[in-house]
Amino acid sequence: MTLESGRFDGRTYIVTGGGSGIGRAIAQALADAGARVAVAGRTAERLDETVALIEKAGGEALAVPTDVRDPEAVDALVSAAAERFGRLDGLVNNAAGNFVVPGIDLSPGGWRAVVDIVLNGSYYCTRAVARRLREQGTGGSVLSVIASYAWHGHPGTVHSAAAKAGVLAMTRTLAVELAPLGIRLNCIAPGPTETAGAGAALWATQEAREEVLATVPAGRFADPAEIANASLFLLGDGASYLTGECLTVDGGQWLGKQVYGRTSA
Ligand SMILES: CCCCCCCCCCC/C=C/C(=O)SCCNC(=O)CCNC(=O)[C@H](O)C(C)(C)COP(=O)(O)OP(=O)(O)OC[C@H]1O[C@@H](n2cnc3c(N)ncnc32)[C@H](O)[C@@H]1OP(=O)(O)O
Ligand SMILES: NC(=O)C1=CN([C@@H]2O[C@H](COP(=O)(O)OP(=O)(O)OC[C@H]3O[C@@H](n4cnc5c(N)ncnc54)[C@H](OP(=O)(O)O)[C@@H]3O)[C@@H](O)[C@H]2O)C=CC1
Repeated sequence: MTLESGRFDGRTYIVTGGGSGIGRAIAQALADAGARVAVAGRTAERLDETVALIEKAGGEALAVPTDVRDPEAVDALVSAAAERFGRLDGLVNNAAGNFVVPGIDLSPGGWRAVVDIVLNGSYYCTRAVARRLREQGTGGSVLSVIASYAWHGHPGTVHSAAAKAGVLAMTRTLAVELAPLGIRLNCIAPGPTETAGAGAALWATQEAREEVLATVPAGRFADPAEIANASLFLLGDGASYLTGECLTVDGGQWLGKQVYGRTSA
């Protein structure tokens, strides 16, 4: 049960990367709060698992296997969700790819893979959903999951940091363009969050995990449900005048990077 329980009754959202981690948690939280959810990702089995979890809890969901790098597949995703549920109310751009590599050693293919998923995929999804909302004349809301290194950068993540920064710029630009249509766009920047995907991509060894943990003033990783709760606030009517913003939910991680190294008074 979430703080937003019942506030999404009759609404429909698409969640990309909804087959795992944070995306699954957001999809489940939306469904718990009354929304119908279409989950998209490349792996059908993971999407089916999310749908089964939501249905078991009494909710309604649809799995639409989709590679967000393909704009035609994204258009088909939006049509499938609108056809099944009759309308759309918003989108969560959560799909991502990541791996740690020094920028100087990254191949053009590696750069393209991450930028295509994170930046191009978020744009294709946002464009397709915004067109549908304009057609419906209903307004709606789009949330993109980024990371604080979009503004402070981080060694080893040049592809992802650049792509997430692009998503933030896209959000701010379209927030202004689409405000007259009643469409709000915001970002959320989670700190280190306990998911299998991020664990494998970013802190695959115990040593790396401890290094990351040492940077978090709150002293722990986030639970995906904590990111989902904040996401529902941004997607829902409680944030009805909030657009073009980014909410950082990171246990103080990025503020904790003090120049002189002190983490306590
Ligand atoms: C040191 C960092 C610590 C940071 C601590 C802060 C923590 C908080 C902030 C965290 C923010 C963000 C977190 C996340 O995004 S977590 C999400 C992680 N989840 C995933 O990555 C799942 C999906 N991932 C994938 O599908 C793949 O990893 C991939 C992105 C590679 C895409 O898959 P695809 O099948 O399309 O790609 P290919 O395998 O064909 O590879 C494409 C090119 O990429 C090159 N590549 C792939 N892996 C690596 C690697 N490990 N190192 C270098 N290069 C790699 C590959 O060679 C291909 O390029 P070429 O064609 O040129 O060979
Ligand atoms: N966990 C963390 O510490 C943090 C995560 N984030 C962000 O949170 C979001 C979720 O990450 P997290 O849950 O940790 O990791 P996951 O690896 O679990 O999530 C990534 C999801 O994206 C999907 N995906 C990847 N490529 C594509 C594609 N081409 N088309 C469609 N879907 C795709 C994956 O499914 P499939 O492979 O089946 O396609 C997977 O479900 C990401 O945007 C990430 O950058 C931000 C800050 C911190």
